[in-house]
Amino acid sequence: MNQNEQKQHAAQVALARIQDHMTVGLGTGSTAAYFIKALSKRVHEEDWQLTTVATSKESAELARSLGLRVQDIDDVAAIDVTVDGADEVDPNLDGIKGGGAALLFEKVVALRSKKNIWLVDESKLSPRLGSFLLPIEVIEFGAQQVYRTLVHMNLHPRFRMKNEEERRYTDSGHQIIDVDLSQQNDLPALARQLKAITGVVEHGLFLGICDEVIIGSQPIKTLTRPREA
Ligand SMILES: O=C(CO)[C@H](O)[C@H](O)COP(=O)(O)O
Repeated sequence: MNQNEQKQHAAQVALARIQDHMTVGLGTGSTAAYFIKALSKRVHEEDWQLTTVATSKESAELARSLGLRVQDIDDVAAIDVTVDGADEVDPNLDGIKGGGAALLFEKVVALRSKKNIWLVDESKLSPRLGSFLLPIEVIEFGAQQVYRTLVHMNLHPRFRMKNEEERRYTDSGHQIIDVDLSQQNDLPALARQLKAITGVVEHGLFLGICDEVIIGSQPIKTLTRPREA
């Protein structure tokens, strides 16, 4: 199975975790899009009363175009489960997200969800996080100053570009600086350091957030986080 087939396969398997009347968080990216399409089909076939919350304008538009009910996160009492993709996942179910520049909304939704499921193809699995550049979302004002701080932290930053001249902006009007984790040994400490930089809004390290990873290989594989006692 190629990567897209694995993403589609994982999306199909994730449907078994969804029930009528749930509030479902919708991730962003190509894998999340496969899930949104599969979910809308199931909702129409079964005549489910489902509510969704989207993690980007792109996913909200796709979901609405397919007839799903999309609510503002502030208008739902709870999110039962969020299904998203990921850029890199390690054996502890920690991961890097934000390749699609939606990390801020993705983290807001994930942290308000009772359960988080990531759908990946095998290429996203890694024994140690760091092959994918870590996205850091920064406000525009003083972005160059934050960039300098990241240089001093030995993170080899680079602004994400939309094209040769223009920087990439997120749905919230922020910029993205991608950094290199290959020299970093203590990711929880780095996550704390990054959050403490004024001007940084969020980073794409999702540590201790994901409950289940569905790998769309044939046969399907899943990784689950052991429940804390
Ligand atoms: O974090 C994300 C968007 O911000 C995506 O989940 C991640 O980039 C994976 O994307 P894809 O499913 O297209 O491989």
